[in-house]
Amino acid sequence: MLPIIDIGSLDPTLNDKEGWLRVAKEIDQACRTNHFITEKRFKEFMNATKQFFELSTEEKMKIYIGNSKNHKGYVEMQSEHLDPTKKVDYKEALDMGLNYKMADPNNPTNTLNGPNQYPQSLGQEWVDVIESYAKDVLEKVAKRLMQTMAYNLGAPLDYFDKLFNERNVSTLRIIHYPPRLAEENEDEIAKLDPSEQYEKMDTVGCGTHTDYGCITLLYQDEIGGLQVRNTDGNWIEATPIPNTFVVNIGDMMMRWSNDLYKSTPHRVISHGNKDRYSSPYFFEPYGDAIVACLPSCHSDSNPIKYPPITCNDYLSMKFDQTHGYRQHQIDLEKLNNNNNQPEQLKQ
Ligand SMILES: O=C(O)CCC(=O)C(=O)O
Ligand SMILES: [Fe+2]
Repeated sequence: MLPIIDIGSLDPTLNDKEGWLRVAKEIDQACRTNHFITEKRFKEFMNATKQFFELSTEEKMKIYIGNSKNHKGYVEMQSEHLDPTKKVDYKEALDMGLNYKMADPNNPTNTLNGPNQYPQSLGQEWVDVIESYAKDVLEKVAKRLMQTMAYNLGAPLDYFDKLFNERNVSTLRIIHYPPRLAEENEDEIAKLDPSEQYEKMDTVGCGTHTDYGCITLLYQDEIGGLQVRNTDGNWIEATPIPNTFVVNIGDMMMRWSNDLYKSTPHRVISHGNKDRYSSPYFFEPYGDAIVACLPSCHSDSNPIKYPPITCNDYLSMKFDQTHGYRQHQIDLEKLNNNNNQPEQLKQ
């Protein structure tokens, strides 16, 4: 089981330096939030999540992500593909941003900052539940965790706070995993332990991947199925614990810290006959923020491992690789460019 770090008891002032460093070092664990997010808020949020996925496909497709210029909206069943050695992920999702402040819509460095698409039929009350949860988790939990990491990395305490300004492109996602499809050798698979099951399956809920941003706070219902690879390289089950987030380190944090923090591989096996709901919240800075190795994280004997890249470029590259609708747009663009070429240059 993932050990729990109890950030509820963390002294908000820097008097408790040891406590801050302990949290910063153990951060890729489960994280109990105690009094930061109330049980009531978690319950309301999970009810709203289920309510959305109970809508008809027709209703959900009204807010299809492929209709958004900024990667916001409904990700239909079997349209994201995280592990190329498996079939497409057996899940559906809704991606939402914070809607704090819109960037210039014509600025190509900020293509991920834009209006959400909310399900009209669920009304403003639904939106209010989602937005209150989003704001609470960012302000109360994520920022505190990022401050401990900045402290641990020798950066100014507010280093990440500044990057997570009102134009940040963090994504709150809700996911539904229907019961898994039976595999050809289902009986044999059912006897294996979960980490061996993944290897033998063709279709999984969510393929092995690392998240792309700074950190992810992942909330899950009581069903289970999430596996996380620990720093020793072993896959362990992230057994659900009420009112607790699983914290995953993302690729940008790995780039900022020059591998001091390594992004956490994880994956999901769907349940045999139950629906599972979860909600990762990916914390990403504003679009044109440069993700570059922190000055305190490199030296002559520890050279910089990753070139600087903007948050927008990094995320767009990852979304292009994994989302069916973007692949489709890229193919269409190629086709159009090809059709506009002189006859002898056409491929
Ligand atoms: O559903 C989960 O527990 C994990 C989801 C996930 O890892 C993701 O969407 O990046
Ligand atoms: Fe993930």
